[in-house]
Amino acid sequence: MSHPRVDARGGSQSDATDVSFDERLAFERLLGDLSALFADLPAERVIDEIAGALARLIDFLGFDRCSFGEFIHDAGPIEILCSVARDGIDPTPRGLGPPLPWYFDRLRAGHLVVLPAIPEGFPAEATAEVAYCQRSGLRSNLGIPLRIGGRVMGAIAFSAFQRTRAWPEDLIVRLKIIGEVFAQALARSRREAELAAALAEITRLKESVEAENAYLRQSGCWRSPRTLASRSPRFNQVLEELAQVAPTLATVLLLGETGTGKEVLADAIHGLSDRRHRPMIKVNCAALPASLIEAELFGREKGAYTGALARQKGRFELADGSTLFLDEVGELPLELQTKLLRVLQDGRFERVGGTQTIQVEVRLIAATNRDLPQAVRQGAFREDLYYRLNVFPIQVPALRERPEDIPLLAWEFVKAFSESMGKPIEHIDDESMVALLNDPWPGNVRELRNLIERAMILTRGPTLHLSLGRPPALAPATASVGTLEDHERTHILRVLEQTGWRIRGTGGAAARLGLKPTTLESRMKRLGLRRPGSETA
Ligand SMILES: Nc1ncnc2c1ncn2[C@@H]1O[C@H](COP(=O)(O)OP(=O)(O)OP(=O)(O)O)[C@@H](O)[C@H]1O
Repeated sequence: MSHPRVDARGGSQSDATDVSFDERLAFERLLGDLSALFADLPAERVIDEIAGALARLIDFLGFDRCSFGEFIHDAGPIEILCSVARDGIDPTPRGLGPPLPWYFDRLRAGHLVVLPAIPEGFPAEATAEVAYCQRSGLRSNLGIPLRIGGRVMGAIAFSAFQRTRAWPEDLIVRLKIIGEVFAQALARSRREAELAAALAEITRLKESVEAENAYLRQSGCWRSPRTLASRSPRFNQVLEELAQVAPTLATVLLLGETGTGKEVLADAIHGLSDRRHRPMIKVNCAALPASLIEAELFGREKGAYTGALARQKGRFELADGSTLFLDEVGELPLELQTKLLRVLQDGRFERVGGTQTIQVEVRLIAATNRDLPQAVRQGAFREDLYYRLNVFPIQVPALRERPEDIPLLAWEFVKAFSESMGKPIEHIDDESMVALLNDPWPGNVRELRNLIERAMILTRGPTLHLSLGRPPALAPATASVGTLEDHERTHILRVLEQTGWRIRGTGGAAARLGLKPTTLESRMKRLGLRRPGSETA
């Protein structure tokens, strides 16, 4: 081997080839040490250790500067990852390498660039390189391309400023080997970093799925959208509006009395949207005190308040890319209305006790039984938030405004409870059905469902007897009076139920109502009244 001799102080003595056996052995040992060091180096230490190794090499071999860089991509520039130099010489700055197109193109193409006595060896087009050497005083340089798996990933360069020097073949071979050891270590650290990033992403997804599952466990199981059937023209109009808005991302505001089925409709909207494969996240704004509802909606950082032992994602984060259902939005405290408004405007918020801004993309469905315009007038609800929510309002009718659906819903609940309780019911007695049709239902569908459940528990035989337990005429104070047509529909329906939907003949509905059967039929058609189970009136 014929590398330059190096004295104990690290100075280059000559380009001579008469190197002692001990020196050669010492160099081989240095290369062996470096190879061993890089064999299983933790990823985060690779660059620092390469810098340390370059310092040892320039000391040992008497160069003035040594730099290691990586091509950003196949055709891209080189990025200097580390560079060390003797005192008085500037290391090559980290970051993008100097603009030396001829030099770096040769390296990127996999060619060695051996320049023992600059400016000798530069072709005519290497003007930038010649100027660079004049400026910096570079006298001699060796550039070695470094390959990993056949691809040139970077280069290592050794430079001399104090004097020109030879680059013997066997020295180049050894420097190339050590350069490739560095390159391998770097590639491995990159793979480890990619793996760590992939693992972090898997952990993030896992946490998010776990949070979703925890939410679903806690909120009861995910209900698939039920088929909503109705005989009521009013409710069918609602279903039509719902089908129109569901596939859009528009905010929907469901308005209606308690128990009218707003949550059921929110489920249906989500179920008809492209987001149905993700769970719809729900929050009841009236269920928690203001201090907790903020953390529930927006999440909290660990230690945000006493008892916040761990970081927790809020419902907005859980609903990212899906739908959030804000039930009883009219009860949201004023201070949180401002924060909600900001999320609706630009999708941004901070967790409680946090400073990092979180960005989400959430489709919102809100519901309330409160008169929001009145709440705005009273200063209890922000006007700007009301307009943000009121993009697509749907007024859900009270049950007494859709009496045609009372038998339908009653039978739906009977069937469901029959199955779960194992009690087959074949009839609902006539009196009970009439009572159902006459009731004002202040608690709406929920009340009807509860009534049927109670009756099912008490009933023994195949016929269900219902007891409403309150005077049917006692309409709730808030109930709307209803139109003349509503009353006509309810009355005809009641008689039809009493006659088992028999229109003609003595004791038939037409006779009882004092109408001709054909008149009754056309009126039924106009009012959208059809016998349950038939498609025609
Ligand atoms: N179309 C329907 N079919 C079957 N069940 C229904 C229907 N509509 C409502 N329900 C039932 O009635 C009950 C009340 O419905 P829901 O919770 O959706 O009403 P809400 O308007 O959201 O009530 P609140 O304003 O009190 O939150 C629930 O048990 C629901 O399953």
